Order: sequence, then C-alpha cells, then structure tokens
Amino acid sequence: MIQNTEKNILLLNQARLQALEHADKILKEKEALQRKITILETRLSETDAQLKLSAEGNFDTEINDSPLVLEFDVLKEENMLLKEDIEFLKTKLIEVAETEESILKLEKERALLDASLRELESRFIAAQADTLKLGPRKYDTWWDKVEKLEDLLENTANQVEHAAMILDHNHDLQDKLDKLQASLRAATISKFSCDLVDLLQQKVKSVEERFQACNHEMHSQIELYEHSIVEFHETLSKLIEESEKRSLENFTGNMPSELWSRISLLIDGWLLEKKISYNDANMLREMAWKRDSRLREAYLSCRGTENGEVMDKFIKMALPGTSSGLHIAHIAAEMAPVAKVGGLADVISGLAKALQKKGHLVEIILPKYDCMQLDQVNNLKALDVLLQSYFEGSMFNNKIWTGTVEGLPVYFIEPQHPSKFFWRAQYYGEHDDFKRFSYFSRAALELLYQSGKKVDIIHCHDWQTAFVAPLYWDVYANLGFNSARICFTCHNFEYQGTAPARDLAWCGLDVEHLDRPDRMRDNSHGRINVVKGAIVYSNIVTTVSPTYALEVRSEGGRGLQDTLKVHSRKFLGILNGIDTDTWNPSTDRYLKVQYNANDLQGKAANKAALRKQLNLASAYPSQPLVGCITRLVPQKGVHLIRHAIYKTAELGGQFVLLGSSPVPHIQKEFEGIADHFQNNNNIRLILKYDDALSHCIYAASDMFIVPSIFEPCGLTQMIAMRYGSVPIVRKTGGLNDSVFDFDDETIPIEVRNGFTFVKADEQGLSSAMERAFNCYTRKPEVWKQLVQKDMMIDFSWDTSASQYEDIYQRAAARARAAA
Ligand SMILES: Nc1ncnc2c1ncn2[C@@H]1O[C@H](COP(=O)(O)OP(=O)(O)O)[C@@H](O)[C@H]1O
Repeated sequence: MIQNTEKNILLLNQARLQALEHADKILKEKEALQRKITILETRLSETDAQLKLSAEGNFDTEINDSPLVLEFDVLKEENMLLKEDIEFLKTKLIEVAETEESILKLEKERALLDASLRELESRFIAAQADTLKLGPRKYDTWWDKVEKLEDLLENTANQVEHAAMILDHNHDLQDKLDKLQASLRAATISKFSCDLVDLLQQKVKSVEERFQACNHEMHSQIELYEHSIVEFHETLSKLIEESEKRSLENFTGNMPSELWSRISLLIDGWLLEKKISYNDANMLREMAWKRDSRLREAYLSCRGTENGEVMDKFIKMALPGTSSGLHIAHIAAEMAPVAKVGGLADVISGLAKALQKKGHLVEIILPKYDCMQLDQVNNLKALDVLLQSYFEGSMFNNKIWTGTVEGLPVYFIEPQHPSKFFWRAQYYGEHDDFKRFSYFSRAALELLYQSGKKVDIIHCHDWQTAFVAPLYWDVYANLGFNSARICFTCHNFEYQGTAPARDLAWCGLDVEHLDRPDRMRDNSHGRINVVKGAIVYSNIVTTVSPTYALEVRSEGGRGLQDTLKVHSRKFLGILNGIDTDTWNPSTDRYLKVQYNANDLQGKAANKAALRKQLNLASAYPSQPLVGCITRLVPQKGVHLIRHAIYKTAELGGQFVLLGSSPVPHIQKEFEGIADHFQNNNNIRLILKYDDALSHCIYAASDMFIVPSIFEPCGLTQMIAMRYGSVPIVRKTGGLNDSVFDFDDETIPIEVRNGFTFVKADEQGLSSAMERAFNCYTRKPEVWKQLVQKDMMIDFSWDTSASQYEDIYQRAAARARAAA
C-alpha cells in the first residue's frame, strides 16, 4: 500500500515537473507573441500614416470621388478592424497569462496534496508501528485529515474546471482568428498595401499557430492533472479501506478494555437518559461484561453513525444470560493519572485494571475536579441528563460526565451546588472538605441507584468516601438497592475524617442513630468519625499491607485500634501492587533511554541525562546517585530525609529530592535547604509535584531513600526497584513487607533486595546508607546483580488483585445466599 502511494507521489512529481516546463514554454511563447504584436502595431500605424498622406495628396489633386479614394476608405476601415482584432488578441494574451496563473495554482494545490499524502503515509506507518497507542481519538484526527484531503481534491477539481473554461475561451479566440483571417483574405483583393496585408496575414497565422500550440499544451496539462487526480482518489480510497480494516483489527485485537469500557458507558448513559429500559440495560451490560463478540461487531459496524443506530442494533441483540464475574464499583477521591495526589490514585487505577483483566466489570466514580488532568480521559462527554441528589434538606442537580481512563469506564460527578464543591483548584485542603466529600459520597450512591445496576461490590476508599458505607445500609438498602456488599479500604489511618456529629445530617445520615460509641462516635472525643463508621458498616475492611494491618491494631490505629479489634474478622491487610504498565523502564516514554535488567547501559544514560538536566556534576559516572520522591509530611520522616541529604554529601554521593509539602513550615524548611545547596553540584531539591520528572529520577538513581516513620504500604520503594534503584528504607508497614535487608542472614538470600533500618533515628539511617555505599563502591559486580534482581521482582497487581477477588467473591456469595 505504502509502496503504491510512493509510486503515485513519484508520478505526481513527474507531472508537476512537466507542468513547470510547459508553463515556462508558454511564458516564452507569450513574450514572443507580445513582441510580434508590438511590431504589427508599429507597422499598422505606419500604414495608417501612409494612407493619410495618400488621402491628403488626393484632396490636393481634387480626385475625391475617384474609385481610388473609395478603395482607400475600405482599406482604412479594414485597418481599423485589424487594430480592433489586435486589441482583442492582446486581451486573449492576458487570458493566456491567467491560464498560466491557474496552472501555477494547480501546481500549488498539487504540492499540498503531496504533503498531505506524505503525512497520511507517515500516520499510516505510525499506526502500524504503534497500534496500542492508536486510540479512537487518533482515528478521529485521521478521519479529519482524510476529510481535509478530500476538500483539497475538490478544490483541485474546481481548478481543473476553471482551466477547462479558459480552454473554451481559447476556442472563441480561435473563431475570432478565423474571422480575422477571412477579412485579411478580403484585403488581399485590394491593390493597395498588398505587402502589408501579406505580412499581417503571416503574423496572424503565426499567432494562430501559437494559440493552437497553447491550446494543445493546456489540454495535455489538464489531462495529466485529471489522470493524477483519478489516481490519487484511487490511492486514497485504498488507504481509507486499509486503515478501516486496521482500526477494526486494533479494536478487536489490542484495545479490548477501551472498547468495552466505551460500550458499557454508552449503555449506562442510555439508561440514565431513559432511552432504554432497565431490563435491556441489564442484558446489554451482561453482554458487554462477557465481552460478547456480537456487541463488539455491532458497535464497530456503527462507528461514525448516530448513537440511536447503535442503540437500536444493541437492543435487537439483547439476550438474557448470566456471568460468573463480579460487578465492582470503586468510589474514590483520586485516580491516576487523572486526579493524583499520592499512592491512593495509583491503587485505584492499578487494582481496577487488574480486576478488569480478570474478567470483572469494574467502574470508577470520581468527583469532577476543575484541576484534574482531563487530557488523560478518552471520549469525555456529559450525559444528557441531570442527576438529582440530596444534600442539607434539598435536592441538587449533578452533571454526569463519562469517559475512559486507561481503558476503564469512569463517571465524573459535577455538582451544580452553589458552593462549587470541586471548583477549588486543588483536591484537598479546603475548609469544607467534610461537606464536599459527604456530598460526593451521596451523589455517587445515587448514581448507582438511579442507573438500576445490580452491583456486587461497592469499594470505597479513605475517609473521603467512607460515608458510602453507612449511607448504603441506612438509606439505600431501605430503598431496595441492596444487592451489593461494601468493601472499605483505609489507605492511611492518620486521616479519619472527624466532625461535629450534626454535620453527618448534611448527606442524609441519621445523627441520632449513628452518634453512638458502637457506630460512628469517635473513640476519644465527642465528634463523629467517618473512618470508624466505614469500619462498622462495611462488609469487608482492608488496609494496604499485612504489617500495617498489624500495626493499626495497636498504636498505629490512631484511636481506632479497639474498633478494629471488634471488627477483626472482616479486617485484613493486602499489600498494594504497582501498575507495571505505567512503571516500566523498557517502555517508559518519559525516559531518555528505555532499558531493562539485561541492558543497564540505558540506566547509565538516564543518569547522565538527569545530571545534565539538573546541572549536577557529571565527571564521575560511577558516583552514586540517591533519589527520594515523596510528599514532605511528618509521616515520611522529614528529619531523616534532611539527614540523608547531608549524609550523602558526606559519603561523596549525589542526592536528588522531588517533593512538596502541604505543611507550610516543612515546605519553608526545605526551601531553605534547597537554597543552601543551590551552588553545590551534587545536591538538588525540586520542591514541586512533577510526574514526568519522577520517572526520570527513578531511572537515574542508584539508591532510593524511604525513611518513613510509618508507611501503610508505600509505592515508591517498589517503583524504585522496578527501575533498578536499590531501596534504603525503615522497617515499617508495607516497607517491611516489600524490602528485605541485603545483609540479613536470617532471610533467604534470593529475597534480599535492599537495605533496612529499624529505629527512626539518624544513626539507623546512616548505618544503612553506609552499608549501601560500601557495597556500591567496593563490590560493583555484586551491586549489579542486586540491581538486576530488584528489577525482576514481580510487583504487579496480579497477586494482590487475586486476594481482593477472593474476598469480594466470598462477600458476594454470602449476599446471594442471604437473598
Ligand atoms: N513530588 C512528586 N512528584 C511526582 N510524583 C510524586 C511526588 N510525590 C509523590 N509522588 C508519587 O506519589 C506516589 C506516592 O505513593 P506512596 O508511596 O504510597 O505515598 P503516599 O500515598 O503516602 O503519598 C508515587 O507514585 C510517587 O511517585
């Protein structure tokens, strides 16, 4: 196909060159004609003068009425006619010039076509090379391009039509010339000025020949262009056909998640917009969920047609059926990469993707923040319906947006509330966070309720969506929406969402009923505590690592340890995974050079690139580089991070910190440290959030510091290992479950992957850093093996998602049994 296109481009180029040559010739011919006409004019004026003279002589001899005088008059008239004809010829010459201009225009259009064709060709090659990345949006752009090309072709066709009109004019001109010739023939009868007429006749003949030649050129040009255009159309149609075939293959082969997510969002949208019945929606969802190929084919065959047509086709094929998969809805305040503050965002997309891969129907409901990365959402659109939800005694409208993120179907709720809850230019940290998120929790449940879904699991996360558990059982189950079981994951017990008890009423919860020590009243003061409410009201409660699950049963529980003990049968810790598609050094588009465990040259290249980017010393490639990427909050051990900076300098290494703090005095303190080191070419502090830079630091660093005071799970140590950066961590929470000390002989050697310390003090950290530096500088081969081993550890969501799947299945089975 591409070769054909190239051939056609070559042909078009040849035609263009020929056209240029012809245009040149025509121009020269025109100039010659112009010169001859000037001579002709001079001759004519001479003849005029002679005639005048003769006439005057005749007056003198008073022979006015003689036949000679009459002949003079005729000749004079003929001359006048000739003059007029020459004028006419001049006009026609101007028209010829215009024709040339048209040829030039055609030429330009054709060059544009060439360029478009080449662009089309490169897009086509790109499509072949990177089908995974070729989302439907790109096809849209491609179609736009094809449409533009077709417009261009239409313009060219118009130009050709115009040229044909000019040809018609040339024919008229030919007629005129014929007439001119006839009148000249008549003039030859005259006895006078025979020579002149002969000359004129010759000139006119030559003009006529030139015009004929010109006509001929024009004809062949137009034919050539018409031929090129036909060929171009053929090529274009073939390309379109081929591309459609490929897009179909891509959809069916490489992008099933995206496709199925779109289909399920379509179905839900139709139901909410009341265009289809609950039964139809349920049947279609079931089919989408089972990835029924008939639905896929119907959807693909209707691409580009009206939504109504897709709907009709779908409804016709709706058949009842059952599925062994689960319908899971995550309600959360973050999701990577659209709305990310920390690890919660990574967990939502990573876990949801893994569950989707296992054959479950997974949906996510998020607030529609004004500051979110909407460019990461595919096919974002608002539903043609306003969802009403309750808040503070009134009903409020919510605009519902749908779109897919990383192939997952996502709902975004945009409240039409005067307080503009999610128009604050930040995710958290507002004075009315409790209000904002209790509103969102209620609206999210309302969305599930009104869409008539038979969800199996509603999974809510952290205090922001903890309201869902009591709301579901105290409000929605009473309305008959009770098929689901609630799973609550606390990603960090430091944040529990407390408020005066009366504030619970805003979202419709019964304060009197809930403000009790065994329900939502906080264990140490008179306020209510939403995380406690979720522990009490959920069917499953999890946290993000087994060690943290143990820790929170004592002091780590921040006052909720007793509640957790009471509900210990439904509580467990599941270690988070990382999204191994996003965090993959062999495909990471942010890296200077992609690499893998067997090619560590690439890692060295990234180190060199980061040093250059951050203006760090680069004289010694083997000088160790220590990385740290974190929120700068007390939990992360900020004093130990500060110590690590100085310790690295002392040990002769380089240090790069990427972090920002919501706590003003910590931010200020680190700004001071950054200033202090600004002229030191071994230390850099970048005090902001920067996703792209974080990828580069993981890839460039040799060691990675996580000296947390407590760490529910921690993702950075896992990401670091995947990028071949050896972690130096404090043994707490999820760090204890994922990093095993290199020198600890009580641990099997094959699982030892980093350096750990126990006491949260400078001494502990220093000693772990010294051991790491020693190994790095003195045993480079051993270090290399450690790096390679770390890179090959499986930190994917697969194992953890299976654990979630297992507890979901058991809860769903209990629900079915109860029903
Ligand atoms: N300043 C920053 N710029 C870019 N990414 C950051 C920054 N700070 C933290 N991150 C990212 O946020 C996530 C942190 O997750 P985690 O280790 O679980 O910590 P937490 O959720 O407590 O913030 C990681 O993906 C990390 O790369």
